[in-house]
Amino acid sequence: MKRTPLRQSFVHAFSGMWQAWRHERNLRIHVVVAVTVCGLAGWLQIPPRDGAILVLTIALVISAELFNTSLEVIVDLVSPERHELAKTAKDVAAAAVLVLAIAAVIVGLLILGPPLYGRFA
Ligand SMILES: Nc1ncnc2c1ncn2[C@@H]1O[C@H](COP(=O)(O)OP(=O)(O)OP(=O)(O)O)[C@@H](O)[C@H]1O
Repeated sequence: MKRTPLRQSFVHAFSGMWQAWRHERNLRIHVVVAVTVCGLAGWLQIPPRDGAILVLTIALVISAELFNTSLEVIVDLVSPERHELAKTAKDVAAAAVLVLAIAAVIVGLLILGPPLYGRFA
């Protein structure tokens, strides 16, 4: 099997991110929310461990969105016409992102909620 040089692998990965960013509105929304959450976390000076949980949660949601995008592209490639299985594949992948997004909102509220309340109460 031919080996791709490490630097080239990074180029491919960043190219994938750029393509997903250009074509996926949901990914752009996730990134904007993630940047806002990170700014809020910095302003609230949350403990490093809470920050690590936030970073991990954000990474999970964005990774899921990237996998979802990849799956959509594969489905469109193998099934350009409408098909019940294509619908199931895309809907289930979208459900996976939704589960993580809901979990991320809960994590965000649990971590940022109390210090945010403390600032304004
Ligand atoms: N080939 C297909 N056959 C049947 N249904 C399809 C097909 N392609 C898409 N769909 C249906 O349309 C929905 C939206 O598909 P689309 O490819 O437009 O994804 P999208 O709008 O980019 O989704 P997301 O918001 O998750 O990124 C799918 O979840 C599925 O229900």
